[in-house]
Amino acid sequence: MGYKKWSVTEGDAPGFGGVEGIAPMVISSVASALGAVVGVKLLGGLSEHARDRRRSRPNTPRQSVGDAASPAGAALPSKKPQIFKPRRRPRNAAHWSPDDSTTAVVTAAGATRPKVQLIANAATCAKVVDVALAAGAKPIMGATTPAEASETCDKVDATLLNFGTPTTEAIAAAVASASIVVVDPVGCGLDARGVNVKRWLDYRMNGKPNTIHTLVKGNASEMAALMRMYGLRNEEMKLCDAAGVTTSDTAENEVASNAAAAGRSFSPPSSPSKAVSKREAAREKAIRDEITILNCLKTLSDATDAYVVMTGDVDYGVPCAYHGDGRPWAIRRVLYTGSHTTAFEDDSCAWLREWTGAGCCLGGVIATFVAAVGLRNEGGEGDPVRAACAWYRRVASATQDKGRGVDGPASFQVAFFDALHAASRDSQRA
Ligand SMILES: Nc1ncnc2c1ncn2[C@@H]1O[C@H](COP(=O)(O)OP(=O)(O)O)[C@@H](O)[C@H]1O
Ligand SMILES: Cc1ncsc1CCOP(=O)(O)O
Repeated sequence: MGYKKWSVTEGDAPGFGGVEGIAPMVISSVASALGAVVGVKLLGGLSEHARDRRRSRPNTPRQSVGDAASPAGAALPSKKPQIFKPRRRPRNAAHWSPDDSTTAVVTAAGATRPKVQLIANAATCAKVVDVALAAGAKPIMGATTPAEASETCDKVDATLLNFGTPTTEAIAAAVASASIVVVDPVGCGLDARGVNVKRWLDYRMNGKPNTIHTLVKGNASEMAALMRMYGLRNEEMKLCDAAGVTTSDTAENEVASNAAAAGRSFSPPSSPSKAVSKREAAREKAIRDEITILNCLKTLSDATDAYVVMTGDVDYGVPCAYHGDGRPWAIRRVLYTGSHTTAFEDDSCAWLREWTGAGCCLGGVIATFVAAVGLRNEGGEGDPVRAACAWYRRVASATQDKGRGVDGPASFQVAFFDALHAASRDSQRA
């Protein structure tokens, strides 16, 4: 890869300009000017899970899979990935403006109605197809056999490959030569499945022409598991520590989290100066953790030659140099303070953690947006992957805030699907 790791300085913090908020750029600069405090509980629940797993098996040797350069899986095709004609723009691609790349990508997806093959898992496939549809895709779920999956690859703009249920193994092999694949390595923490995922990624990477593009999207545990599979133990440990640390457990931060979860604002602290310095410390640490995480993901991106996205309380993206503008990003919480007021801007949505499939559905949106404008984005106008993550959480947050009869995970999903559909249609009309 032609680009280097980042140095750990705030000015260079790769995600720092990447705040996506309710009014992202404005909030970002206001927050910086007023002394922003980055959200303090990074990837809490997910990484807790990962840490619990590690604690429960402290002496278990970490197994690294052997060289899978020659795929042992009989199901993988013996041929090298075939060379696809590069497509600068998918058919009927709408022009997208550099001014608001998220809106522009959403608009492009609705206008082009890209065809997306969704190889989903049994637990969440119905939700994924509906969310992809709402995001603008013409989804195709027809891949019931490897032959069908392979044939469908040639007819679609992108394929989503979710490893969530073992029935996908033979089908996964059948799409190993597809031009754009968004991989969701659900369950790769299981050694058996992790070996399959790695073998698939290795096959895809080895000798691939530069018209083939892979994106790997997962939560913190899945990314850590993949690092283990690749023998990146150092990165795995660093990622777990950085993603799992609760930078502060102060009551105030608890209030902030709870208020965000309930969609309320919270009261200013009684002693602003003390609180500000605490926040400064939390902010510094959060930035250091963020850079650690991005560097770990960069190592994984180099190992897989894939665009790597880690989702959770904060979403992180590390493109290859030839994807989008090649810039890593993070979409995270922002707290900011000014004189004696404290405000809390947050695109997080606690309801996203309360039902199965929030991550799988995001995979459907990423695949749709990438299918619409291309992962390579040769024009360099914006990044469809980042746009997908930003849009998804922005709509989720708005659904929660507006309290459209949301009483629990089931009613949230109904309101959220409606809101995604409406947001996509709105951007068509704008
Ligand atoms: N703790 C959290 N707080 C707010 N939003 C979250 C949290 N965890 C995940 N999300 C959001 O939910 C979406 C799905 O991510 P994630 O939950 O990590 O996937 P998965 O379901 O695969 O574990 C992401 O867009 C992320 O923004
Ligand atoms: C629980 C489960 N088991 C196999 S696939 C699956 C769904 C995972 O969904 P998500 O990662 O989006 O929560």
